[in-house]
Amino acid sequence: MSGALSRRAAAELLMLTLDSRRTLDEAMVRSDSFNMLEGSDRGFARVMASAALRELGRIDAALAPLLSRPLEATSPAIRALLRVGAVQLWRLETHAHAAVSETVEAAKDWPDARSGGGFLNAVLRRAAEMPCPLDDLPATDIWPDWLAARFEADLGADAASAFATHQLEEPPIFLSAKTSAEDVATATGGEITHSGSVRLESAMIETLPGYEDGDWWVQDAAAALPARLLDVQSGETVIDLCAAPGGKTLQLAATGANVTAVDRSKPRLERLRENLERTGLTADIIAANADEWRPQAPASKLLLDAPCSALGTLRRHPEGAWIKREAEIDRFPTAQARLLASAADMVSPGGMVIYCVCTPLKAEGSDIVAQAISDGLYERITITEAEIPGFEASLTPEGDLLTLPSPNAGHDAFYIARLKRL
Ligand SMILES: C[S@@+](CC[C@H](N)C(=O)[O-])C[C@H]1O[C@@H](n2cnc3c(N)ncnc32)[C@H](O)[C@@H]1O
Repeated sequence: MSGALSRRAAAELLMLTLDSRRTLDEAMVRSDSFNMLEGSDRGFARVMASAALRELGRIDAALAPLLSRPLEATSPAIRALLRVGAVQLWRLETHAHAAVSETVEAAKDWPDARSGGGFLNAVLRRAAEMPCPLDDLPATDIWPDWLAARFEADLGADAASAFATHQLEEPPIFLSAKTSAEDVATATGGEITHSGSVRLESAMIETLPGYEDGDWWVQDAAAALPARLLDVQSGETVIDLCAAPGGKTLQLAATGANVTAVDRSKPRLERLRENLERTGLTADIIAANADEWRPQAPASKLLLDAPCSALGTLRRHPEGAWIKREAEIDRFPTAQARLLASAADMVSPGGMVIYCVCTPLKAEGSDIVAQAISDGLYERITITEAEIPGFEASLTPEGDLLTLPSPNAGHDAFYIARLKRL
């Protein structure tokens, strides 16, 4: 019986993400079926949902020829159960009999799905008889067509395909150390990367040594680069603009600098406050719209981690490819350009600004910086190979960074530029 319940929970997680456009983390909090489960059933439900989201476009494309009507024309519950069944059969190596029978059983006990049980059974039986079709489809098919086209246009076909291939792997965990990466690596059993982060292949974060004491925080290896490139010294005044939940604030505060962390989201600032408390670090926290807020005196350094489509983090949050709409993504550049212009009002002439976004789309990265430079606000301070051990291949011809993941480097895709206020 618990087998059917875990399939139903996985299907409910898919409905909450894909139909209600919530993140998988939010879905796990909200799903009643999922929250009734414990132990391995709960773990398996999460694995099914996240594996289906990781490869959704390919699963849907492979299901299409088996269906008598388009997948979108099926009811949400049946659609979700088809995906849950297919990912078990084609990716998770679940025993075929269990994958089909437990998924069909889930439909029988679920009023929203009951009437489609016969259809589900027929499709999954056919899916069980065929070899896994997923790897025969292009890697970029994992995304909606419009998104694959955007990545191909901006990155080129080969890099877009490599980016998709990396999304298929579970990401590692990276930690940033408050003081000593060596000590954190020893305590957690992690490995120090060339760029100074501590890498673990998997872990229960809150049970790792040093969590309670605030010796480290979770931060992607590429996300740790912008604060390092600002090269802040103890006692220096620095503004962290768009700071919450504070990964970069912690890095800046750990140098001994006087950090002002600005964000307009009070709930996210609350998380920043908790992160500072856990690590014993300090910063001035300001809840304000950065388009309007200005410091009493200009700072010499500023980090702007602008709001963005976050498409560089799809490996960690694959559902992002499906819950974001193209029109929403197209609204970011206007806000990003405004924030980079506002940043120019907050630093003194000659001051340094880091602009970064966790997306590889040019419209949110290099285009924003190119415009601000041509508007006469900034000039570029090129980043050098010596400053970015492990990320040398990410240097762009202009001297910015675009950290596309490469084999065995499980980091996010960030765009980072370093600028001088004119
Ligand atoms: C990419 S996140 C920042 C992540 C953060 N720097 C870190 O390292 O943890 C972008 C942030 O920008 C904030 N934001 C968006 N528009 C803003 C604005 N006009 N003024 C201030 N904050 C803004 C959002 O609330 C969000 O917390």
